[in-house]
Amino acid sequence: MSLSEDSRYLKGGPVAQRIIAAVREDAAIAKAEGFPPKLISITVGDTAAVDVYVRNQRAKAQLAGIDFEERRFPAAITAGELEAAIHGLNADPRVTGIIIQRPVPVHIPIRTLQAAVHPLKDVEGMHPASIGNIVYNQLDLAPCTAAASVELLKETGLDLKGLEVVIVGHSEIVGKPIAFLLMSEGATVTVCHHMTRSVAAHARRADALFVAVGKPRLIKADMVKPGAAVIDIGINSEIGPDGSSRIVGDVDTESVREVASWITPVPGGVGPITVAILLRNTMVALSRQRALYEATYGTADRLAAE
Ligand SMILES: NC(=O)C1=CN([C@@H]2O[C@H](COP(=O)(O)OP(=O)(O)OC[C@H]3O[C@@H](n4cnc5c(N)ncnc54)[C@H](OP(=O)(O)O)[C@@H]3O)[C@@H](O)[C@H]2O)C=CC1
Ligand SMILES: Nc1nc(=O)c2c([nH]1)NC[C@@H]1CN(c3ccc(C(=O)N[C@@H](CCC(=O)O)C(=O)O)cc3)C=[N+]21
Repeated sequence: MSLSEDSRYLKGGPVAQRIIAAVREDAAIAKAEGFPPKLISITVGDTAAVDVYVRNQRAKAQLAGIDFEERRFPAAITAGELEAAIHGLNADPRVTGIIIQRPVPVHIPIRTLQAAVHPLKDVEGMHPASIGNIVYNQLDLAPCTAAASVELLKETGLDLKGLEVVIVGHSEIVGKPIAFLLMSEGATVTVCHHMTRSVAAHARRADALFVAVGKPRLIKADMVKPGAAVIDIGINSEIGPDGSSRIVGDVDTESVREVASWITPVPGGVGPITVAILLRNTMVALSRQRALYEATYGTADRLAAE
């Protein structure tokens, strides 16, 4: 059997396509009703780490019928100037969503930027208020990668209630939000990080293992419980044996696939769903903005004015 047909591979493509098809329908209706969705991407300085992501965002936004505009700022910009630019986008009624691509140069505090995005336009779910929502079990707009990872786990059909889940990596953009999403779904969650005494001992107990660290082949077969689902979130660029650069995850897929019942490929796993969720979040943001607009001005008034 070829690798691509192996049912152990939890592929992101079909899930992403499903999500994008639904977004496309929503976007067409919103547009016809006078609310065209528009997503703004902000990159600052060196964009090498984010180029693939932005390229896919543009391509999939186009497919879904969402306007996509890139704003690239030079590395020398100040945090204040960036905040001013974000406030401008907040005030622009044509802008539905704003995503600040990571990383940003070290002199710019990313948290300040994330807090500058109006919560109604926060399509990445990274504003403190948005992160707070997932703590309160309001899950319809969560950080994209975290939501994408959980979406892939659900593809296994495993019952999340009482499921033993281990997450390796506790960043605020991936590991921590995954933990909150899964707690809301009834899973029992353990979160490991660089101070964890034995990541292997925890990982081996997991029915579902999420890995978001940024280290190729960190997770080997002897760290995985037989029959587990392994969700590999890592995106690492590596020079292959033939000298060309390739993308690998954090899991030693070749050996782990012999032990696990499900494993996500990299590329082709979490990545494509992350992009799809960003677009879905844009539509969630749009519907919240519309609800506010209609509560403020009234649908009838608007139609009468047209
Ligand atoms: N597919 C997708 O859509 C996305 C993929 N990614 C990828 O996911 C990976 C993680 O990204 P991100 O969360 O932003 O990265 P960060 O660097 O912010 O976080 C890495 C985490 O791994 C932990 N860690 C480091 N070394 C170890 C170790 N040896 N054992 C256990 N934990 C360790 C760190 O812990 P501590 O803080 O304690 O040091 C930290 O919590 C990267 O490869 C990134 O490219 C990221 C975003 C989206
Ligand atoms: N604010 C912010 N949020 C992020 O979520 C974020 C970020 N900044 N900075 C960079 C990382 C990385 N990241 C990727 C998401 C999808 C793919 C993706 O679509 N990958 C495909 C395609 C790979 C390819 O075309 O080669 C795949 O894995 O199959 C890649 C990388 C999001 N990140």
